[in-house]
Amino acid sequence: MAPTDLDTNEPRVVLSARGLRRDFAGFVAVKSVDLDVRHGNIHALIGPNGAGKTTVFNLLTKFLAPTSGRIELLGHDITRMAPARVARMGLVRSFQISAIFPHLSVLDNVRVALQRPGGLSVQFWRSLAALDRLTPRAEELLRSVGLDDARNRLAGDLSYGRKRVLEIATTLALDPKVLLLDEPMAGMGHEDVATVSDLIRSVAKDRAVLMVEHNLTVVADLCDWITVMQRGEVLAAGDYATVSRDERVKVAYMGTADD
Ligand SMILES: Nc1ncnc2c1ncn2[C@@H]1O[C@H](COP(=O)(O)OP(=O)(O)OP(=O)(O)O)[C@@H](O)[C@H]1O
Repeated sequence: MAPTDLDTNEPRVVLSARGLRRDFAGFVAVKSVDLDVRHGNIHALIGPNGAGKTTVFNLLTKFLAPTSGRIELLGHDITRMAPARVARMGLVRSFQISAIFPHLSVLDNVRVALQRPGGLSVQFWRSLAALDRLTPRAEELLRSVGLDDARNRLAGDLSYGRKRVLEIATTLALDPKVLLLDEPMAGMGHEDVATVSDLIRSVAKDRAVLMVEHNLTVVADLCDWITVMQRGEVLAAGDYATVSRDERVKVAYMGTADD
């Protein structure tokens, strides 16, 4: 009998893809991708530009339909499911900073997030006053991410790193089982990277995190498992020590020793 997760001490797989493929007008952007994301793990998707990372994210979150292959979330086949339903089931993608409303306070940004049904629409017709009952939960969330001191500031006035923290807090409002982060450290200085790394570490204790990240120092420091993509395919997978020793990965990133 084939081994199953029950036979191992590994944390359970919460998100998996098998044979994932996406064609764009004859061009194969993603091909035969297999991926297992485990509860409690921080999993990185890395690879050179154009490797297919964003396309995989779009396929997993159902923003793109796969040409073929299968995706399972918490044991359910979500391959043909609508994005809002997948979000309600616990697969939540953090968009870039633009997901924040700059003219609302930090607290109101989280309160608005808390009343989103599937994480994808905002019911502006509800007055902010009607959101009062969400204040205690919003304050608790802000405390957990270290933004409680900024609760009354306009979100647009926060530093770049703290905007990112707020943006992650708004996705945590949906209590995701799997959180997908698209380049969470993009454009950040050292201090902000440390803050956001600590936050990702703490949120991953209770869920899985899958992130696309170009900063390999961050990946080495933060991630339990790394999937390396190149030209639409998985080139290597494993912990950082394993993939960084892989000759194919070295060539993909740095060219051959003779280059
Ligand atoms: N909508 C589309 N139509 C046609 N080709 C596409 C489309 N989306 C992506 N591609 C192509 O698919 C390939 C993979 O792109 P993708 O954006 O997934 O790569 P990536 O690894 O995220 O790259 P980067 O690190 O530069 O963001 C690229 O060659 C890209 O040009």
